[in-house]
Amino acid sequence: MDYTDIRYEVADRIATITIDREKRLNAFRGRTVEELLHAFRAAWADDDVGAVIFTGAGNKAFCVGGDQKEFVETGSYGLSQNGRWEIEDLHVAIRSIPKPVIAAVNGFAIGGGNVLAAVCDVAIAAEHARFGQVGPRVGSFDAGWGTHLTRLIGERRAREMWFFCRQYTATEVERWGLVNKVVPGDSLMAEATAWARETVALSPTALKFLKCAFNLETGGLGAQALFADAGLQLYLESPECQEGRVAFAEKRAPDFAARRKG
Ligand SMILES: CC(C)(COP(=O)(O)OP(=O)(O)OC[C@H]1O[C@@H](n2cnc3c(N)ncnc32)[C@H](O)[C@@H]1OP(=O)(O)O)[C@@H](O)C(=O)NCCC(=O)NCCSC(=O)CCC(=O)c1ccccc1C(=O)O
Repeated sequence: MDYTDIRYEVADRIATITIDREKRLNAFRGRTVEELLHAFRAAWADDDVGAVIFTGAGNKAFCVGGDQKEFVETGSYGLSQNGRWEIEDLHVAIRSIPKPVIAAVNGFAIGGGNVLAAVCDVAIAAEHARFGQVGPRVGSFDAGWGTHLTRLIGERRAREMWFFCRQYTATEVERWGLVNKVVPGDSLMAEATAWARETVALSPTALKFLKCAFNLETGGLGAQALFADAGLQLYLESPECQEGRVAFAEKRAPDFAARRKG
């Protein structure tokens, strides 16, 4: 897929996904969401990628949510090539990719942009970043992953964010637990890269199972299926599993006797 709205780069086992719509403060439209989904899936499929940094172009905004101008001009956020508006699929993909996703919040994280940062595994913010929900002011709401804020910052603050549509500084939301660390803007990407380097040196299978396990609480049967699949992939590589397949091909009864343990 040719990307027009995002950039996708891989270096040193780290994929960096950048929303590249600086003139609209990295607001997303249908095409942006489709490309982001494609890029996260590419990072998922690439065994050489151990972590993802998610950021926005320029130094003013991470992402300010849905492209309101596109909506006013065309009556929708603009459909993707496949005809679907896939923002929920994108949230699920960021949650599900079995590798740490680090949000590098380089400015405004507003509306759907705040939600995108919130669904990442960890978030590092530039000192000048600003956070907030604006849906009830501009005619939108995310009653899905938008309410995940409750788990990160508690119910009082999550409701405050949604019900009052204020903006909050990076330092404030760091205190609340919405971001892990605040750094000067000019060292944001260096800091995010250092975090990514640290995690790509760790056991990928341990990280995969941990992310799957964290997701069990929030992801329902879909998360359980991913957890089960991670286990299945290990089982598929085991001599026990191979005995089942080989026995089938050789038209004999499988002999699991040597594998009985635990
Ligand atoms: C972020 C601001 C507070 C920044 O203010 P300021 O520094 O003064 O800059 P501006 O001059 O306002 O902006 C510069 C430039 O960018 C354009 N722009 C800003 N925001 C957007 C936007 N969202 N879409 C399109 N363009 C934008 C702005 O017009 C300027 O352009 P010029 O050509 O220079 O005039 C401030 O910009 C601000 O408040 N922005 C609006 C934020 C907003 O309303 N975001 C949308 C929230 S709703 C949302 O995100 C939908 C989520 C969603 O889609 C969804 C999610 C989950 C389930 C379902 C859905 C769903 O289907 O809706």
